[in-house]
Amino acid sequence: MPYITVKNLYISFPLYHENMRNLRKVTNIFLSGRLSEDKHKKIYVQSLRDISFSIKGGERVGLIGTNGAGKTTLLRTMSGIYEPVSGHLRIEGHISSLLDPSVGMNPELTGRENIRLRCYIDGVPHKQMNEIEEKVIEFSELGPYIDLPVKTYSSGMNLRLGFGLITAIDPQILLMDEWFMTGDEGFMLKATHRLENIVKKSQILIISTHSPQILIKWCNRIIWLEQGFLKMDGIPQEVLPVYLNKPVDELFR
Ligand SMILES: Nc1ncnc2c1ncn2[C@@H]1O[C@H](COP(=O)(O)OP(=O)(O)OP(=O)(O)O)[C@@H](O)[C@H]1O
Repeated sequence: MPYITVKNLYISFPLYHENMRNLRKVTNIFLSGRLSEDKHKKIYVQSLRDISFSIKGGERVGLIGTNGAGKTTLLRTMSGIYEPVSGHLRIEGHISSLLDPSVGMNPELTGRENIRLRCYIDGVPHKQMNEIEEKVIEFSELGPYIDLPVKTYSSGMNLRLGFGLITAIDPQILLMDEWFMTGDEGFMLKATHRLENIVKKSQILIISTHSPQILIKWCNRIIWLEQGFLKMDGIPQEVLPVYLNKPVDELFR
């Protein structure tokens, strides 16, 4: 059974700016203690501060919070893109992330070569590779473009290939950022249908979204981040009425 444990996690990013003195004055007012300074006077934004939680199989978690709360940082940390500055992160299970279609893709290789590369990385048995290749090509509708280097693709073509590729292999843990749900209408219809299927099959889902409809439809737990801190963690019926400032029966009819 997959699980995720996050304990006292801190993530921060160095800030580079020409006029650090002025930046210090202005940002300290607005970022309410979210900036820190090391002994060399280097300034850091504390993106996540002392975050702890555990997620077990069967949980479908909605990550919520206002802009800049730390949702994307948390997803990227769980998918291995960022290293914790301090704290622990333990993950058991195979992760697929729908965070950025180009992550893990080599722009110099063709679409087809990238499909095979991903299969090798994910340890897909050789027999299954052709099947996955066909599945991705059919979903992405790239036609002859599949044999051109990915660097020549438009952003929509990249999205189709990336999405088709990531969702071709059933994930145990699925991490999703909301922007993945933006594409042209034809793509969105296909993508939503496929997502609903893999959401049903994946054992853990974590999705960052501002959409109450998605949270209500897909999630059985909500983690609310604010200013890098974990503000509330509970079932949607408890957390969403507080977050959205709406009565529970108006949200869950
Ligand atoms: N690579 C980076 N370099 C510097 N600061 C960063 C970086 N990534 C995130 N931050 C800062 O960390 C904080 C959290 O950002 P994050 O993108 O995780 O928020 P979010 O909750 O996903 O926001 P949104 O809903 O707007 O997408 C912000 O203050 C942001 O400026």
